[in-house]
Formats: sequence, C-alpha cells, structure tokens
Amino acid sequence: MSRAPFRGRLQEAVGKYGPLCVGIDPHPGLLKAWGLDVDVAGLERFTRQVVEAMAGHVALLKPQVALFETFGSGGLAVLERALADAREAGVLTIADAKRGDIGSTMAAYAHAWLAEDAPLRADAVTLSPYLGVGALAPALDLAVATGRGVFVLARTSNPEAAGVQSAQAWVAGSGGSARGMREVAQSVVDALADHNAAHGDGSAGAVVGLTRGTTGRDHGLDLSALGGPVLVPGLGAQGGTPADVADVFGAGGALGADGGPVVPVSAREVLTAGPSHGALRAAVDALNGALTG
Ligand SMILES: O=c1ccn([C@@H]2O[C@H](COP(=O)(O)O)[C@@H](O)[C@H]2O)c(=O)[nH]1
Repeated sequence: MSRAPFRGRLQEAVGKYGPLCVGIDPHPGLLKAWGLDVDVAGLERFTRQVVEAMAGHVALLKPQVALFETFGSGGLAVLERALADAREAGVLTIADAKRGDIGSTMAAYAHAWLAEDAPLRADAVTLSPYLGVGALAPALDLAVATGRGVFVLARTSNPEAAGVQSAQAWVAGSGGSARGMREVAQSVVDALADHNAAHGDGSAGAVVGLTRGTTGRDHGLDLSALGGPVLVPGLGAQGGTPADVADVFGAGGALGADGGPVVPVSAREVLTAGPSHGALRAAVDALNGALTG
C-alpha cells in the first residue's frame, strides 16, 4: 500500500478545511432547480459543478450511489468520472453504496469500491451490517490493505431503523468485547472497535445519525473504544443543526483518545445553494464555521 491510512488522511483534511462532508445527491428536484434536464447530461453537469466548486474547499465528498445508479450505465460513468476528478483534485471521497452480503459476494463489493485497480474506487465506502459485521470482513480487510476506509451503519438517521438497531442482540464476545446482551447498534460499534484495535489504523468507522438520539441530545452509544471516524448524516434537510453536533458528540472526548474525527454530512442543504460556485462555497463555509466556532 503506497498511500497513508485513510483515517490519517481524513484527519489532515478535516484539520485543513473543517469537518463537513458534502453529499453529492443529484435528486431530480435539484437538477431542475439548477436549470438542468433530468438526464445523464444534466447529471454530469450537476456533478461536475459540485466537484469543481468543492475541490480545495471541503475535506470530503460523499456521492450517493443510488442517485447515479438510477440513470443506468450512463449514471455510473458520471460517478466514475466524479470519483476520478475528486481524486485528481485531492478531495477525499466516500461512496455511499451501503453494501453488505455473504462473504463471497462481499469480496466483489469490496473490490468494486476499495481496490487500487477498480474504476469506481473511492477513499471509503459505506457498508450495511444486516448480514453480520463478520460478513463485511473482505471490505474491512481490503480497506486496511489499500489505505482506504469503511463506514458501517450503526445508528442511522432515519426513525424507521429503531426497531432493528435498538433491539437487544446476544453477542458471543470477541477481541475486547464482552459476551452478553447488547443493543444491535452498540454491537456493531463494538465489532468495529475490535477490528480497529487489531489493525491499529482506525480504518473502520461508524455511521451514527444526528437525528436519532435516545434523548434528542445523545446518540445513546458508547463510542469510547471505536478508535475510528464517525460519519454523521442528518444535518440540514433532516433537521439536525451544527449545535446538535456539538451537543450529541461533544468536543470529541466521548470518542476516547483514539476516536474520531466526527464528520457531519449535509447534501440537500448545501446543494440547494447552487449552482453558483460562490454560493455553494459560502454554504459550506457557513456550516464549517458553525461546526467549529
Ligand atoms: O443514516 C444515514 C445514512 C446515510 N444517509 C445518507 O446521507 C445523505 C443525507 O442527505 P441530506 O440531503 O443531507 O439529508 C443521503 O445520501 C442519505 O442517503 C443518511 O441520511 N442517513
């Protein structure tokens, strides 16, 4: 592996630009609001404008893969180009693909998003643990090998997730995790903590939504041993505010000495400021200012 581990690169980028991750979510309504047609040409123009405006201005970009897939092969070609342009411009990328499958298929997903020779490679990919965190091993291992990262869904931002993620699970215990009953979301975090402790590079991050706290001011998870970054969707269009990020995640202390960074995500709130590059950058500056101020 020739590049530095993902978490170090992320920390450096966050230190330089601020913690905000801008989602590239080309919803049909946004394409229309930007005066673009809802077709592959419109998608390409929209995506290029976002990457151009954000390059050198934001720590990382998170294209929502579903909104490219919906255009078929033409949409995936636009995504591939966007990932390459961001790479060239030095902006970190998270492919929000939410992949998860049995191990043999998972190996193909891992290659698709994290291998050095993969056309759609990103700096990190989002993963779904519904088939078991252990089934994600091909992606967790490839991320370590290629200096990339993963973000595994723990407590997502949507209210419908509570029934599954807040259920109690029997955990056999491995690594530093004790055997016993645990909330499903916490068991995901604990498995990632074990992985990070074993590999020492903090490449395994968790997705913890801003809008799903047990009290509204608390994500309700013990992240102190995670040892990796936290991706926090829910800012802006889903109702979360920069003040909520400070309330819910504190100054990072709750993540333990080796945890973080905490990376809040905003897509629609930032993108509605476009298509002017200046307006997009101003929206990012305002959010980063509020997040760090
Ligand atoms: O728990 C989750 C996991 C992923 N997302 C994704 O983040 C963005 C949020 O977009 P906004 O426009 O800022 O609401 C979107 O791509 C989601 O699929 C999430 O919201 N919650």
